[in-house]
Amino acid sequence: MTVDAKPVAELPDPRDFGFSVVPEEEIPAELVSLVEEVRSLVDAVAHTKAGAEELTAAREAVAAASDRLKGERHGVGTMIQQSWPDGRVEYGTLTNIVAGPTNAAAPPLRMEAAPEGGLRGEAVLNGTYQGPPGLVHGGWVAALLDQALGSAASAAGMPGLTANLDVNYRNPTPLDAPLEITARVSGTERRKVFVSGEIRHDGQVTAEGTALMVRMNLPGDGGA
Ligand SMILES: CCCCCCCC/C=C\CCCCCCCC(=O)SCCNC(=O)CCNC(=O)[C@H](O)C(C)(C)COP(=O)(O)OP(=O)(O)OC[C@H]1O[C@@H](n2cnc3c(N)ncnc32)[C@H](O)[C@@H]1OP(=O)(O)O
Repeated sequence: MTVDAKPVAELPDPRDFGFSVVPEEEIPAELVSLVEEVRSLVDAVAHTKAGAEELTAAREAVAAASDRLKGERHGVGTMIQQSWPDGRVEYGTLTNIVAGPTNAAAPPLRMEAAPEGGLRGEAVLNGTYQGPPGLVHGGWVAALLDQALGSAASAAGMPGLTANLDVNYRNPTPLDAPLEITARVSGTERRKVFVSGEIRHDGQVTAEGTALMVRMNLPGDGGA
């Protein structure tokens, strides 16, 4: 495959495009632990057998908590800047549904540079990501892959949008079990970035995906 795309040496700074950016280290530890608590709340609500009295009390407590948080908000599109030990700086959206650190609905997935190249991450999806009994919903399997594949393109200096995603479900993906997600760039052609990746449990591939990411058209690209 031709390799003639132009990886940007340094990722574009979203601030230059009018986006707000929050450096990850500025997210209060209290918010991180609140997000974790809300994740277990969602799981508790989804599975509870509590009676009417308990449910009413819980609803009032949750409503009171929501009221406390109805102050100033980050705008939609706010980005997060993450700095990795290898010096790499990466941008993502703060509330990304798969990886957003402040999104309690995100598992979340974090991808780091893998020794063999590309990226590697781990995630455990609880019963709120359920499709078939005891298994991760296929749409979420695809979402994990989409995110991992997009991150691999971005980490290689070629952030873009998914134009095509192809997923093969090889084995059931279990809930409440450690999953390993791997992804890498397999080739480029003009603005097209070809990526591939896998989800594994206990070393066995449960799903594999390939995607075409179309690299963002940045100033200075000459439209190529
Ligand atoms: C501002 C600073 C920001 C800083 C950095 C931030 C980085 C992000 C950070 C961290 C990574 C996060 C990771 C995220 C992961 C999740 C990803 C998602 O969920 S993405 C949401 C779902 N996807 C969409 O909503 C796309 C909707 N589609 C489109 O917008 C367009 O169709 C787009 C951009 C994909 C292409 O449009 P065109 O106008 O730019 O480009 P054209 O000329 O059409 O295509 C370019 C080449 O690609 C081929 N192409 C396009 N679509 C194709 C398709 N579906 N199948 C095959 N080829 C396709 C074309 O044939 C062309 O190829 P030829 O160079 O001529 O050979």
